[in-house]
Amino acid sequence: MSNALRVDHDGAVATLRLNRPELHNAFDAGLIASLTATLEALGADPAVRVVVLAGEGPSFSAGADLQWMRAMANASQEENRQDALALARLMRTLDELPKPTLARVHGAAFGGGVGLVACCDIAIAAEGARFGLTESRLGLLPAVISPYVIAAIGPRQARRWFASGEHFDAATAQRIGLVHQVVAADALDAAVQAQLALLGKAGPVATASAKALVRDVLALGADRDALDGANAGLIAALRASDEGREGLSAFLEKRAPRWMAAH
Ligand SMILES: C/C=C/C(=O)SCCNC(=O)CCNC(=O)[C@H](O)C(C)(C)COP(=O)(O)OP(=O)(O)OC[C@H]1O[C@@H](n2cnc3c(N)ncnc32)[C@H](O)[C@@H]1OP(=O)(O)O
Repeated sequence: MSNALRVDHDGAVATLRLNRPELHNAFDAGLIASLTATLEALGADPAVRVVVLAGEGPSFSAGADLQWMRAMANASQEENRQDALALARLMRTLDELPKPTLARVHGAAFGGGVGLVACCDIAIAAEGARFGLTESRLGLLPAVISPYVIAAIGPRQARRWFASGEHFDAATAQRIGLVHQVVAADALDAAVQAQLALLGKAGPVATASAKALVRDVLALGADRDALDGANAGLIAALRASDEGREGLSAFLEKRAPRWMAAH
């Protein structure tokens, strides 16, 4: 793993910290590759139940490294396409990680940094956090991150923020659905811990399946037969699973559930 990424483990919680603080954690090809590989490894590690994404220094992430982007303008179209596909793979890996993810957002979250926030299941921001889908101001577009941002804030909001590239504050990020909670900067870690404690009460298989459920519902959309079939199959499997049996028994026996690992 490169120095630009740090991973800390605290019990079943893995915290990934982008670590290019002098550049507000802007990411280049190396950091994108390292983030993707680390997420894939955490996703497959049965000892990890939850992944927190955070930034070292003054910001969460200022998005793509603009020095790198400018240099790429001289590369071939195919190299640029492969580069963009690597970012797409990062976003998808985070979005589809088979365990809950939480973004801890402070300082700046711009461009691809907003994409990372949108790909996490839960996002908590500090009051002073600043956001922007600034690509249009740079003559670019938030194309690769668009599926995740549009899923988070909806098409109407996306049209405004994609077009104008305006900056917005944490209260606006909460209002449009990009973050779930905004707290004072000195309460950010406590709010993250409180959310982690809540996630710890839920069944690991159920929480891992929850995001797949949302994704399938959106993907299958109007095909209600396919959707009903997929959801019925999911519920049938969960009911008969060790976790489903334990969750129901624990409730009926008035005790706390004893969850097993998700894998
Ligand atoms: C598909 C994805 C596309 C994208 O993600 S496009 C990129 C979208 N991102 C942005 O538009 C953010 C650009 N950055 C900024 O607007 C500002 O910066 C900040 C709000 C993040 C911070 O402002 P302040 O506190 O005034 O600091 P500072 O002096 O502007 O930045 C400190 C150093 O950080 C470098 N830096 C900031 N963001 C990036 C970046 N995204 N790529 C490369 N470098 C960046 C600066 O240039 C500077 O560097 P030096 O100290 O050498 O002058």
